Order: sequence, then structure tokens, then C-alpha cells
Amino acid sequence: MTAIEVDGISRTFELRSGAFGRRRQVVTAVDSVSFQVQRGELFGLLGPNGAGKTTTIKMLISLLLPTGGGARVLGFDVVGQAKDVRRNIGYVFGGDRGLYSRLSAMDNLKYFAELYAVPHRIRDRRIAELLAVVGLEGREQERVEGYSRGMRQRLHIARGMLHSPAVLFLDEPSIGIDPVGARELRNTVKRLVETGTTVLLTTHYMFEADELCDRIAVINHGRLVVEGTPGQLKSRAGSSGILEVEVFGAVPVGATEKIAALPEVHRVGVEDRDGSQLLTIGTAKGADLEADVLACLDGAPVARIHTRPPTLEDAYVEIIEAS
Ligand SMILES: Nc1ncnc2c1ncn2[C@@H]1O[C@H](COP(=O)(O)OP(=O)(O)OP(=O)(O)O)[C@@H](O)[C@H]1O
Repeated sequence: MTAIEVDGISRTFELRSGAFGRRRQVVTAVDSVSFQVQRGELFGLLGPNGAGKTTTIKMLISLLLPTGGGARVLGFDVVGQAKDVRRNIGYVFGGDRGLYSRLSAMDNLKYFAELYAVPHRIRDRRIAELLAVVGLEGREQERVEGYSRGMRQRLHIARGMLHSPAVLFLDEPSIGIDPVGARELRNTVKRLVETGTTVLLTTHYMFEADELCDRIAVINHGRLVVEGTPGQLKSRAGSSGILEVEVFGAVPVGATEKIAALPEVHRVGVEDRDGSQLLTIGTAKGADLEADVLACLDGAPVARIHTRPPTLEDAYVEIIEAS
């Protein structure tokens, strides 16, 4: 059964500038985007800054009106049945604003349960269940001001789930959270999906998307570029292998261009490391380019060179660069 059905949804913003706001500019934030999320699925929406992810989510949770197309969440129209949509969904935006830091986690949850009209007879059980799901049981009496960012974000998720929504929207939940906290957060998201919640997630962390998502849509400049499972995205990207070369100091001038011009090379990325540069070379299937690449480097000291299969991040970079 379909949980989220997005049908050519669009959103433009009108910007006014100049004297008396006479100069008008129309920005298309989301441009005819369509996708479907099935019940129980964990669906990832990926894209660079400004791609239109948050605008899409805001329309799906009926915080923002579409200027074209439409969408249904759990069968409810996001415009015509906005109240029903809001009653049946939860959402959590990244960052840790919105909790009462002088109160304990328990008092925060009780307060929000009141606000969301969670019936009293089930409130305490629901809070206990959620504290277990987000891994904060035993810490609920502590004031939120002493919580780490990751703990606050998990508390936000518990808040967003108080009214037992069938669909949860998570917009960059792991932003600014350290690796251990981010792992805890991923476990929380996994547990939510295990309990049957449909999750739509945006993230800039590709390994997170790879680990969590059943399916992914990539959007760029407001348009949906590609959709599929993480495995499909990896195999759909042009490169079948990644040749990584770490060069001590800096890559010689002109070498990157020479490598990019080699047959069977799809793309070359250069990343600054501490005291070295890492070349990430996307290659065609079965290509053996080590000798050619070393020749292009013209004797520059190489710390390591090896071939590995493409990650979701490699595929994502190729997809975005090509779109
Ligand atoms: N209220 C607004 N008024 C004008 N332009 C807006 C408004 N909200 C968003 N935009 C523009 O719409 C585009 C999409 O923004 P959006 O926030 O949806 O991107 P995003 O993919 O969520 O980016 P990020 O990863 O940085 O959060 C951007 O160009 C943004 O400047």
C-alpha cells in the first residue's frame, strides 16, 4: 500500500527586490517532482544544498502550499485534507531547537503529549515505549540542557512520534551530531521502521543513506534526477570501479587533466587530506589504469593506490555532476 504519493509537485517563490520591490524574480524550488513511498518503507531524499528537499517535505506535511501538481499522504490530499495529513504524520527537522532545556526529557514528552492530545490513559505507556525506541530510557529524569546533541535529536524523534503517526518525516536529523551519536540515531530510525513506521529521510551523509534507505530519490535544481535502491544507484552511475590514489604533498599541475583525458576514465575528484591529496578516479568496468595514472603523475610520491567498488557517495557525485 502506498503511504506517500507525489504527483508532479512544484513550488515557486517570488522574490522582490529594488526600490519598492518592483524587481520580481521567480525561483523554482521544486519542479514537477513525482515519486511514491510504500508503507513501511524507509525512503531517502538526497540532493545538494538548495536542491528542494525541505520545500518538498514542507509541502508533504502541509506546511507549504504547492504551486503545481499535488500529493497524497496515507490517501489524504496535502491541500484539501491538510488536517487529516497533519494528524497522521510526524516530522522532525534537524537542529535542536524546540525542546524545553530546563525541563527533563520526561516533562518535555508529557508537555508535548498534552499538546498533541495523546489520551491520558495511554500517555505514560506510550512515553515509556518511545524512550526505549530512541534509547533514552533511564535518562528521562535528566534535564535536557545536559543532553548531547544526538540525545536531543532522539528526544525530538520521540516527540514527533508521540501521537503514533504512521509516517515520519525526518529532515537532516543527523546534522551536527558526532559519529557515535549519529550511529545511535541510525539505530533509532531502524527501530522505528521495524515497528512499522514509514520514514521519509533527508541527509547529506551518503553512508547513512546507504545503511538505512530501502529506496532513494536524488533531486537537483528542484528536479528528480534518479530513483532506485542504493544498489541500483551504484550500478546506474557511469563508473564500475574507483581507483584511489593518495599523493604525498600535492598532485602535480596538469596531472588531473591528463588522467581525466585517459580513455575509460569517467571522472576525477581531488580531495585535500592532511599533508596529501586523494584522487578518486571513476573508471569503466574492468579497466586497469594503474600504470597509465602513475605515468600521468610523473614520479610524484604515491602513498597508496588501489581499486575499490563504487560507494553510494561516488554514485551520488557522478549523478549530481551529470545533472
Ligand atoms: N521561503 C522561500 N523564499 C524564497 N526562496 C526559497 C524559500 N524557501 C526555499 N527557497 C529556495 O528554494 C530552493 C530550495 O530550497 P530548499 O530549502 O528546499 O533546499 P534543500 O534541498 O532543503 O537544501 P538544504 O540541503 O540546504 O537544506 C533554494 O534555492 C532556496 O533558496
